[in-house]
Amino acid sequence: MSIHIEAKKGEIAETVLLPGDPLRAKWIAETYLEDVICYNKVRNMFGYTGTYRGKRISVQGTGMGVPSISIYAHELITDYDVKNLIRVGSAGSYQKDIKLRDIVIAMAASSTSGVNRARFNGADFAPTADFDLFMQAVEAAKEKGIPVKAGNVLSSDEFYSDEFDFYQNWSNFKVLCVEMETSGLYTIAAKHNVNALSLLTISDSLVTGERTTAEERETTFKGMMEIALELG
Ligand SMILES: O=P(O)(O)O[C@H]1O[C@H](CO)[C@@H](O)[C@H]1O
Ligand SMILES: O=c1cc[nH]c(=O)[nH]1
Repeated sequence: MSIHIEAKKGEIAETVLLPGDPLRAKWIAETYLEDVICYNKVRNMFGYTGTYRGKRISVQGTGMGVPSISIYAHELITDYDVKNLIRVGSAGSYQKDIKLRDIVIAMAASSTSGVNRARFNGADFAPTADFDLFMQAVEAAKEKGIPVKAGNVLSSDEFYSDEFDFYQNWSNFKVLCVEMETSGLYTIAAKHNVNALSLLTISDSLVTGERTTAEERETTFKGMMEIALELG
């Protein structure tokens, strides 16, 4: 048992899917996993372990933002020996050719978070995806005929920005979309020498203003889940 996860040692698999939304974790477990146990209800941040096509896999909600995912990633790695951490998140598009429900694989994560500046005495650290998980995801997507895009994403500390066209500068530098956790996840995984990858489904567009509902974000991003379940 760790501070934020009440699982017993051995109850969490080596590979864990990480949605921000704990109800998306519940939906993934109920939809895809067999022989499921719920190992965590602390703070209602649900965690489950089951099997997918015979392979043992867990799914753990992380909450929103770099501090929250950093806590769960740290405890999963140091208290439960997790080796593969795969975020399955939603994101807002920064590019006109990245549409609602497109899937983006985060090769790297820029960030407005101050955490790494503090950690590296003002220098920039470049949080990057694990190469093997990245290649596995590309292969799995190809086999399933699911189109994916890949590139730099922004992990923002703000969901609601004060500036209307805040996204434009990131967009000009080929950042594909915005979410709130990947830079933290990639940094914590690197620190502990384990593997991390973020798969993101576009839930809204900063370019067109279109958006999906909360329920759609919870239960309909299936292509991303089907790729993620093959990894590790
Ligand atoms: O859908 P999740 O995984 O929570 O990800 C995105 O959605 C939340 C904001 O609505 C942030 O956590 C952001 O990163
Ligand atoms: O962090 C996020 C997630 C989805 N959409 C956004 O605009 N921001």
